Amino acid sequence: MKIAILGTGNLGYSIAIGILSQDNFKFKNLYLTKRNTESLEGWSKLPNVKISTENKRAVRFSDVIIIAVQPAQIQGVLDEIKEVINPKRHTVISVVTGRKIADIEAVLGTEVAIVRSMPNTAISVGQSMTCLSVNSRGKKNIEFAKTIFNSLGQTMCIEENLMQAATVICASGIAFWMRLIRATTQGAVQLGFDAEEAQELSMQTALGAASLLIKSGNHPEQEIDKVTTPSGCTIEGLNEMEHQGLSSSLIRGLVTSFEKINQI
Ligand SMILES: NC(=O)C1=CN([C@@H]2O[C@H](COP(=O)(O)OP(=O)(O)OC[C@H]3O[C@@H](n4cnc5c(N)ncnc54)[C@H](O)[C@@H]3O)[C@@H](O)[C@H]2O)C=CC1
Ligand SMILES: O=C(O)[C@@H]1CCC=N1
Repeated sequence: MKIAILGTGNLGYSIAIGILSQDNFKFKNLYLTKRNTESLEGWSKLPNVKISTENKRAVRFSDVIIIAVQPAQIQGVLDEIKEVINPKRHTVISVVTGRKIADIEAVLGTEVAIVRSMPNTAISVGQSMTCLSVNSRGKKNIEFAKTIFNSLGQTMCIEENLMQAATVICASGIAFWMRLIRATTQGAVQLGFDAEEAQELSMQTALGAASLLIKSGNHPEQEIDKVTTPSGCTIEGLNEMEHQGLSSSLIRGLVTSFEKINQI
């Protein structure tokens, strides 16, 4: 498999690191494009990585094309590559926020296999939650996309009309969880830990909480019940957080992000 990433910015870069770090599937070449390739120069020393500003060349050279440019830039990229897209050969995977499969089909045609995907930046460490939707032609090629993204975390195939919601929960979600971990760290510093120790305590506790749910399949409240000693300190803190609107503010933030994404 030869893979091209058109637009190697924050997310494209994370995907590239993830692909290079995994050994679950073999790829022959990784072709990375960017308008200014200076920040990628170090990568050109790797034997199976090519760096370029030329999208058409990258497409000609590859089987799977991952488009990772900003929403306002995708139309230009599609117009540029459409003449070199071969429906018999290429699978096009877009990670672009808010751009529908139909928008891509309108330029490339319905006979091209198109996968709309929404990973997050944890893809660089093989821990992305990636949601996928496909057009009718793409149903045959979905396994390609699953092979790539399953090697870089977990995947879920969803109806395209849920893609915006998935973006908020999983892609923006990385920022939301970072802020929760950061706030816990600040609390730990206030309670006497130095900053480095405080962050280690926060990170490992967050990882432990998620791992408990993943391994046990339990509902969060079942795990909370195990921690909240009657008249103890946990329930006292938890109730104060809820009085201050913890769940409510999170849900409101998610809904506000969703309202914004529908305008992008
Ligand atoms: N950053 C994130 O966590 C996530 C981003 N996304 C979506 O992924 C897309 C990319 O986001 P970021 O990586 O954050 O943006 P970015 O701005 O960091 O990266 C875009 C890259 O595309 C390059 N580019 C622009 N026009 C180009 C062209 N014509 N040919 C080749 N390269 C070109 C730019 O030089 C830049 O490096 C966006 O649509 C975003 O909504 C989706 C999920 C998560
Ligand atoms: O903030 C944004 O608009 C993009 C989509 C999800 C992550 N970054």
